[in-house]
Amino acid sequence: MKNKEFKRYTVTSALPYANGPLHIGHLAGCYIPSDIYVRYLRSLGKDVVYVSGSDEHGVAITIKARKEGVTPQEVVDRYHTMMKESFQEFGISFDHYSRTSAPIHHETASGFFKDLYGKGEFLEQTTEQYFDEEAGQFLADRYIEGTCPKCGYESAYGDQCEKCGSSLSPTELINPRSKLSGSVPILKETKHWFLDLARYTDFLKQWILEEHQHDWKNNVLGQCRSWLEAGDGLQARSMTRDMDWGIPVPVEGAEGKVLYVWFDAPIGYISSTKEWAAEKGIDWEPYWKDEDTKLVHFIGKDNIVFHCIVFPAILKTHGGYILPDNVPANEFLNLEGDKISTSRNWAVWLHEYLAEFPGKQDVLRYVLTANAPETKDNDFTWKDFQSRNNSELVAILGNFVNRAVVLTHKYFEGIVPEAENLTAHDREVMETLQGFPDKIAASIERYRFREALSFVMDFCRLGNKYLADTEPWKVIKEDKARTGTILNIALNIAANVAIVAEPFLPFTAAKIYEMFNLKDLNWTKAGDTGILGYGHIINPAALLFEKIEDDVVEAQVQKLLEAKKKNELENVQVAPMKDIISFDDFGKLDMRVVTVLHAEPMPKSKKLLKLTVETGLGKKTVLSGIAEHFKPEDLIGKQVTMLINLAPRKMMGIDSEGMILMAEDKDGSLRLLHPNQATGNGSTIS
Ligand SMILES: Nc1ncnc2c1ncn2[C@@H]1O[C@H](COP(=O)(O)OP(=O)(O)OP(=O)(O)O)[C@@H](O)[C@H]1O
Ligand SMILES: [Zn+2]
Repeated sequence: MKNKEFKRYTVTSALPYANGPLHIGHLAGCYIPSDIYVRYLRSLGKDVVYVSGSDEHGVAITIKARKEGVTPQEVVDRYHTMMKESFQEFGISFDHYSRTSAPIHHETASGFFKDLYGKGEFLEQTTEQYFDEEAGQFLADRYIEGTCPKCGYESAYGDQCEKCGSSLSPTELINPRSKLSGSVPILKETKHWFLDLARYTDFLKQWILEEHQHDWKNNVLGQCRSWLEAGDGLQARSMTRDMDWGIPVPVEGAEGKVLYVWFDAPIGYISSTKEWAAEKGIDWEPYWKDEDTKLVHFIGKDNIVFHCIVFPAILKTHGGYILPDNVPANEFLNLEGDKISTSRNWAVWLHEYLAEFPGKQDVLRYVLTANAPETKDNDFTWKDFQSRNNSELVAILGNFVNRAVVLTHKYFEGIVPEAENLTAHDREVMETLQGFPDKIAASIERYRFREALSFVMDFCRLGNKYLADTEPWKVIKEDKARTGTILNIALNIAANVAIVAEPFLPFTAAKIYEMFNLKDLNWTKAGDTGILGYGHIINPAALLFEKIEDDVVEAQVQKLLEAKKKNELENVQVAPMKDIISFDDFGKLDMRVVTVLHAEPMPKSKKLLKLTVETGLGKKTVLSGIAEHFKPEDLIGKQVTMLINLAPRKMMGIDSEGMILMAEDKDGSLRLLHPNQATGNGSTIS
């Protein structure tokens, strides 16, 4: 790919969907990588705008609102506010964070639709869509559920199977059912406007598979290739939906229809830029229309088709807009071996992390970058989080900076000593130092943030090794000047580390600058071995990272296990009703209130307790399989309920003369049934 010089940068990060809070998958997928990239660009002094916003339309939001019994507006207001605040606290440095309910967005997205409509770009088609007769509504996308025709997953959505990732059309689903009423939908005719993607195949193939074959990531090219080279070609996609939540379709005869959420969402990047520019009083257009602008979209892999195929086709047809120079999509992050899921509450939530790990934004930023799913799906585990904090951030980065600062205070009262009479070793280390920033920059520019971060850590290792090799704590005993030289070099390595670490660990970099009394350092200074000159005063060492103990991560794992258990419970079905019986059948059961007189474990049995009960008609012996649930002493003296006319059954040589009645919970736990007041033994139950 041509190494073109760009005048300015427009960087976008996927619009998070406003139906739930942010989780670590979102962060690792696109928000951290984009933030690293823009922080690096700004540090180089580039003209960059970094935009995103909440995606507030679509079926998943109306479904959520319906489930909670609130309006869709309440749902999006709640999550928009929450996401915006979490991003800010986490240091995701958007220049502007908007929302797709903003008037400017409605206007912009409508404008795009009208423009394409005017050009005759849409295929107007009347097709049969599923309609829920009970709810009186067409069932767009996720309003319909059924069995995936590709993998057999039973809860696939009308537009996509979450299990195998196939994109589907509702009519492909086997056994479709409505999410609104659970009923089987009928097919009914409705008119929609389709983007005929096949028309763009040649242009897309040329642009992506030829022009960008060397600079786009393999996972992105691979997905594009599978779309573009599919046997039946690119299918026309409907850009409208039968719904009342969203941007009304701005053409006659489209009442009751809105724009498809994936038509309007990417246009949200443009609307967000417009809002930003208006606030600053500058022109937004160069950021989207000038060939000298580099446009980069950061997303997760499920958004590739919309950013590489659909949105470029829309921009191209509209005309006058630039296309993305790159779409460095990440694969997916999993959590402790399972797919992250908002609906199953299987996630580490950003707002909870921020509350539970105050001041530790950089630890999560570090772990999610070091383990980013850049080329394949990856797994987040709390164990790995702990060990990367303790053995990398604390032991390597924190330890190095701390030693340089503490020793400078100990031997030189916090005044940067002079570097003089450099040895060959010193020069070698300085040369290595000078080479680091470019190496890190080259990785960042190729969107290899993991690799870039590993070089930052190598840089810290260089500092640690330099101190270990030169041993200033020993040299001080005979040569103060030499000790000064060593510390000067170490401090300058640390200052450089702060510059190159800033895009990744902005909170830590700020602490180091503060310790060093440095302001406005940026990448153009990186590689300079004299940032901290002789006589400069530094502040006392501040804590950069602290050890994370076992109990802290164990508590997090426990929290996840509880979420899993709760899910399992929710998924367990209540036993279905048995066949209808007659009153006579019921009348045959003789159930009574009885008192437990005596209870003891049965020898050689884990499950059985031997109970003696007073039935009002005399004593009976019952063997009950409840030893794992109750201790004998919990039962003695209690009134319980019993079926007394069950045919006796011999177990382990003893006749059991009835059955104690129990309620069995979904998780298999047992509860005794007691009368709500003391009752005479032998009282009948009917
Ligand atoms: N587990 C994940 N790993 C990597 N990227 C992810 C993950 N989950 C979501 N993303 C990305 O985050 C961005 C915003 O996601 P979006 O709000 O659309 O969430 P989503 O896919 O609906 O997630 P969820 O269903 O978990 O709420 C998208 O680009 C998406 O690809
Ligand atoms: Zn499937």
